[in-house]
Amino acid sequence: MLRQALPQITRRVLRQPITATIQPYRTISTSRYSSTDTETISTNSRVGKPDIPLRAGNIPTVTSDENKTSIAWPDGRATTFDNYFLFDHCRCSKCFHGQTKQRLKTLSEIPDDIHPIAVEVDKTGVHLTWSTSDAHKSSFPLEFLRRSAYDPPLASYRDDKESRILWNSKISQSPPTIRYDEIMNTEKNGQTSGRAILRLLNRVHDFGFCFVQDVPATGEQTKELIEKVAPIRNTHYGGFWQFTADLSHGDLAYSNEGLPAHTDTTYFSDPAGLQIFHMLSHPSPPGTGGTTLLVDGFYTASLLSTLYPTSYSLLSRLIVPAHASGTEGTMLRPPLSQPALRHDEKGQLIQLRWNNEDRGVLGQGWTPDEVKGWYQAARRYDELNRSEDAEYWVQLQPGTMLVIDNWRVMHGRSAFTGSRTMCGAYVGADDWLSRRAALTKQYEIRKKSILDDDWSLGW
Ligand SMILES: C[N+](C)(C)CCCC[C@H](N)C(=O)O
Ligand SMILES: O=C(O)CCC(=O)C(=O)O
Repeated sequence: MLRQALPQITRRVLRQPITATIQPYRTISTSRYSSTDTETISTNSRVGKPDIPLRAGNIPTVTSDENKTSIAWPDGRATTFDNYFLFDHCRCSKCFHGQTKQRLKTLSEIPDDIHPIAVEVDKTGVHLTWSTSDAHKSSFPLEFLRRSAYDPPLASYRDDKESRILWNSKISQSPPTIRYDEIMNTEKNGQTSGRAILRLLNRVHDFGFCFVQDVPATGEQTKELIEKVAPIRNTHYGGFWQFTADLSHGDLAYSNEGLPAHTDTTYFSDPAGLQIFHMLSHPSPPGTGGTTLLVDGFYTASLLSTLYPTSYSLLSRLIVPAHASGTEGTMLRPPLSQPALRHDEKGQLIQLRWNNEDRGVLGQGWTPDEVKGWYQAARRYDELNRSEDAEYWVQLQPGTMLVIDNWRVMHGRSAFTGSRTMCGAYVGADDWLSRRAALTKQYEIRKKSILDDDWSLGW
């Protein structure tokens, strides 16, 4: 579960590295934001009282009228569902395709005055007989009703996807790593080791990055490895790419300039989920530099929300245009710009979009105070990201592939000289998260969802 263990910040003025007392590998909530917050950001505030798991014998009391169905839970709380909602979520074979997991019933097939004519409750759930001509029957597991409650929401079930391990520069002591042969070894049935791929993806989820060691330093075998993990996403850079300082693309990555900590493809409506790098060569000497930088953007965001909640709020609210315009024939601009810090419906930080080089023209629709406030907020966040506490510098070598959650962890590099060739690929966020969820289900390595198959879908 999530623990409130934010670092004791010993200095408010961030002139010196933050002597955060945070230890790496602490599971800490990512900061929370709700659009009503103007001054302070509640971190870790949970909805309602801590959840009290249903004891087997505890059966709620259920009553219905022509509009709604109310549930009085044994722990004293009451929730209400619109009858239309319940009928719409029926999972019987007439309403829901057992194999495709898709809804069969259309909205027009739900009578406006739908309501239960009979209600039964037992430990398997709530069973309703509806006012339809065929006396349609629906059954809802009690867990589903607790988890989907919205009037009011009950303390929500935080599945393991909410827990991340925030880290600072001390991660260098033992960074998350997995070996190439673990992934490439086939299981008894000749299948690629799904368990090892799940271990890799769980580490990427938990830490925001993971190294894969002993990868043959060829583009071909790197591509083969990536494709075993998840499908490669094609972009204007191609699918699997190799790059060097030849400005073959109109982007600084194709130069020998240093690049500050950033996330990639902020100019896409859907930024790449994984950024995967593998250095193929950089003879040094004579080459110099080209060291890789990693910063946990969720760690520094949690510091920002603690030190400067107003700044956190501004970076969470004000949209920032981004673009890629340096290559002939490419004029990428997302039709809907987004804030730097984006949150899910639970107010959990879910996506960081941070790229100073690709940032467009700010301020459209902002007030003068918001322009000033955003720059103050951005400079504060930038200072946290550049702190000795946050920066993890690592010299990549041929043979070590780096998988980064591009929605969370920023990467960068120091300027370099000499001939340096990197290869890698992007993977879509939905694609790697789907792969991880499907492997989790297949191997149930992590806590199984609290609901069985038909009810744990589409949240
Ligand atoms: C990774 N590869 C070299 C192919 C492309 C790099 C793109 C860099 C771009 N400024 C961005 O942030 O998206
Ligand atoms: O060359 C590197 O090490 C990183 C380049 C980079 O930041 C990028 O491709 O986005």
